[in-house]
Amino acid sequence: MEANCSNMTPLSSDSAEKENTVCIFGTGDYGRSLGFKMLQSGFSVIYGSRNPSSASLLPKGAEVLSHSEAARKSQIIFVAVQRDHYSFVTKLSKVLEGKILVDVSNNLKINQYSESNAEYLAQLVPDAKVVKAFNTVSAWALQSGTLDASRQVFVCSNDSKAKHAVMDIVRALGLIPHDHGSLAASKEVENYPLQLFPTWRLPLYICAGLTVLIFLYCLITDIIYSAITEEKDISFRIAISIANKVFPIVSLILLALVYIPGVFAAIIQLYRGSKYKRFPDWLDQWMLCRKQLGLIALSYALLHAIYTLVIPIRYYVRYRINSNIITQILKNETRTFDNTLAWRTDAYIALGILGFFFYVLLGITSLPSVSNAVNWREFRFVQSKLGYLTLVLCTGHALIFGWDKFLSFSRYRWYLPPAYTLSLVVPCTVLVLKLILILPCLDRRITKIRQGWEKSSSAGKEFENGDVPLQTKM
Ligand SMILES: NC(=O)C1=CN([C@@H]2O[C@H](COP(=O)(O)OP(=O)(O)OC[C@H]3O[C@@H](n4cnc5c(N)ncnc54)[C@H](OP(=O)(O)O)[C@@H]3O)[C@@H](O)[C@H]2O)C=CC1
Ligand SMILES: [Cu+2]
Repeated sequence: MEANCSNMTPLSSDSAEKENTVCIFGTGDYGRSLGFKMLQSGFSVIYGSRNPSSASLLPKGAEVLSHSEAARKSQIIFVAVQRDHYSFVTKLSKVLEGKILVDVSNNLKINQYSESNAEYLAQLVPDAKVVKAFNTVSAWALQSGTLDASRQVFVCSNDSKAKHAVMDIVRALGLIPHDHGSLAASKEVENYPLQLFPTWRLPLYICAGLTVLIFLYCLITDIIYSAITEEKDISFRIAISIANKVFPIVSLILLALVYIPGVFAAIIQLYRGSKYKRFPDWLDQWMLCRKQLGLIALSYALLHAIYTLVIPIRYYVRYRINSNIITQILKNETRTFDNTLAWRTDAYIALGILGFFFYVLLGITSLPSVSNAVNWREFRFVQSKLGYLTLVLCTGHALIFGWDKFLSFSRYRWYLPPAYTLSLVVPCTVLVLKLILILPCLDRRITKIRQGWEKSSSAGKEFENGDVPLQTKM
């Protein structure tokens, strides 16, 4: 069928109706949902079933016939049957000759079979034109119409006309087709819905690892230390005090981890004197998960803000304030106002608020709807310049919070430095390296390299842009 289905409306004439007819093999969950959506979009639907007389719960207006009768009535046939049952199509090979067979199937595991389901179907009926599509859209989404998260339909086939006919149907259903090339790509398309947050895996592992490590560190230096050396049980601090140490520390480290790969990339390019060479794989991987790292860092910063807001209503804090006042009354003394301390606490809170504000701004600008509304330069400005500003503000917040505590040896428990110092190592390293890299002499060189300039290592000759056609990765 070469009819353009993109502006499908229910047609009245017989021939047009035939062109507008699709066949669906299988009256299961998916077949029914797909048929329902097709009928809604103005197609005529004919089901092919093993038992046409006993098929039930089918959408109103659909016809049910045997497989071969149904296949005869349409040029496009959707196979909404599990792969294990595909063998029934071999008996229909005559009637399926030259027809478009759409494979919508999914598997239970990644790489479950040696060949993809669509390639298997193509082997069973070599004279049909097999197209892989729709496997990323669930039956529930088709039926309920809540297609926001899964509007994208990956389509691939060895027959270009067949592929475009299916892509037209995809559009007619209000979905977005993505051409994924030939049927060789069908394995990838079939694996896609089975992947669980693929780009989030590494950032989540890093975040979980850091959270556990910092939590254990705080547990040892606060609670276990007090229990053993002072015989004091302060385990209640786990719920809020320790949590409110872990979240900001991990958040700041993760934020710094977003900016390290850019610094490493600049150092590597400076060293090689070229941008036309691939970065090591680990650096590529790291660069690809910067957005996810940043969003996790933001969520931890948000938790830190919420935990900080509840401090005044904590029983422990109110008890401490009251007992301090009573002690002063009993001793008949008044503590003098410490101007430096007032400045320090206000400055640290102010930096925290500003840092959090820019953190949120960064998060918002990384949303596709917002980043699509700005051009590439604006996006780079926000993510890089404002990103570094956020890092500076948050590092300043932690530095002023800690002040000179790291100098006082009494705060080292079992020779372990106070927890806040852990949050500063990576951000300070990134900021120092960045400061070095923006020195005019280095900055000029990096800018030149990124514009295509190259230092030839062999003869010490310098090539201009375009002289050496190598792979570009950034
Ligand atoms: N459910 C979902 O959300 C999604 C499903 N898919 C894919 O759609 C396909 C169908 O899934 P679903 O509808 O959930 O599965 P079901 O098991 O609900 O239905 C499959 C249908 O296949 C037919 N069938 C069963 N056994 C045979 C057989 N031996 N020979 C011929 N036909 C048979 C039956 O229809 P009849 O009795 O009329 O012959 C049955 O209703 C699968 O490949 C699945 O991976 C893809 C994306 C999402
Ligand atoms: Cu803070």
